[in-house]
Amino acid sequence: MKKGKIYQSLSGFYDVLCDDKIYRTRARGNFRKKKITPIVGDDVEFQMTNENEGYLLKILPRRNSLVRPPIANIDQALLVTSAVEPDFSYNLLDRQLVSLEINNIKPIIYFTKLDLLSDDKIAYFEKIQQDYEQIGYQTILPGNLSHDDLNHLLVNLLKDKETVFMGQTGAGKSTLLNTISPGLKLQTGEISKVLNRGKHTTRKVSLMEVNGGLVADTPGFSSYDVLNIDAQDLRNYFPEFKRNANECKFRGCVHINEPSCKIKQLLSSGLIEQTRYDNYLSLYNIIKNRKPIYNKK
Ligand SMILES: Nc1nc2c(ncn2[C@@H]2O[C@H](COP(=O)(O)OP(=O)(O)OP(=O)(O)O)[C@@H](O)[C@H]2O)c(=O)[nH]1
Ligand SMILES: [Zn+2]
Repeated sequence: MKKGKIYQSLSGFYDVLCDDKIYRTRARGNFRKKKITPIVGDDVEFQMTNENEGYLLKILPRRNSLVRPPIANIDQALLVTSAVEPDFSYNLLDRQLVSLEINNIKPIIYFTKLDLLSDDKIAYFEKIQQDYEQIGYQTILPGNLSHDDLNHLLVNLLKDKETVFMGQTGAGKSTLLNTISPGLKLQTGEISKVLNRGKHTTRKVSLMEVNGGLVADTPGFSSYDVLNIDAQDLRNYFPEFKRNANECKFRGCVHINEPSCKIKQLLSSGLIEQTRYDNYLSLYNIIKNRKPIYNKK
């Protein structure tokens, strides 16, 4: 029996890295019976039947996992967020942040394509950056850093971590990875060649070694992760709401219609951003109004 980590999954095969070697495995029927689907990032136990083929015995407990993109045991997510082409969306960013907060994965917001903007528009993004820093999120606006500082930052950021690169199609995930690690030669707009196993469709997620850590480039998403929480718990995934909620009059305050709500006071004095509050309300209503099937895990 060997232990390793799933690097990629492709047509029913799972490529597992163990002692610097890749082993091709399959999942046995007992996984299907138990409705367990192995995903990239899973730590597994496996056995080889011959040199070329083996099977998975067990998936070790996951620290966390995401559905879109399907990946497990992640330390942090780099949210590649473009200013234009595709246009910046507060709603999309907040939705991604909530999804990561629910899964207990640290987000880092990385802005791209500011080089395509005029100076007044750049100021607008500097304000966005400040707002999210204020909430407590790490943000990176590459144009404000020297080449060396940016490199240094990215090396330290990825080292010894498992990082997932997320963002809309065309936001610049592969371009950024190529900048960090030119040896990868990722085709922009197309998911990578990893471990020389040939071409994959952009539907695939796979892990690569970059700067002493593991990175997953992921396809741009076309639909959202279902937020698997109750509406009244959403407030806990907006950090600036959570840390002030003990000053609301009511303990269970969801910051909508309750009197003496600290969050609404902070909103009117401009200390909580209107866009954050609006996105909170819209997500709250989506969760509240969805079909009961999604209500509980
Ligand atoms: N001007 C400018 N162009 C960029 C920047 N980052 C990416 N691009 C361009 O944007 C396009 C899309 O970039 P990709 O790296 O393929 O985007 P992606 O996020 O990997 O897209 P998918 O793989 O489809 O999810 C390419 O033509 C890049 O050259 C940037 O910071 N500035
Ligand atoms: Zn409140």
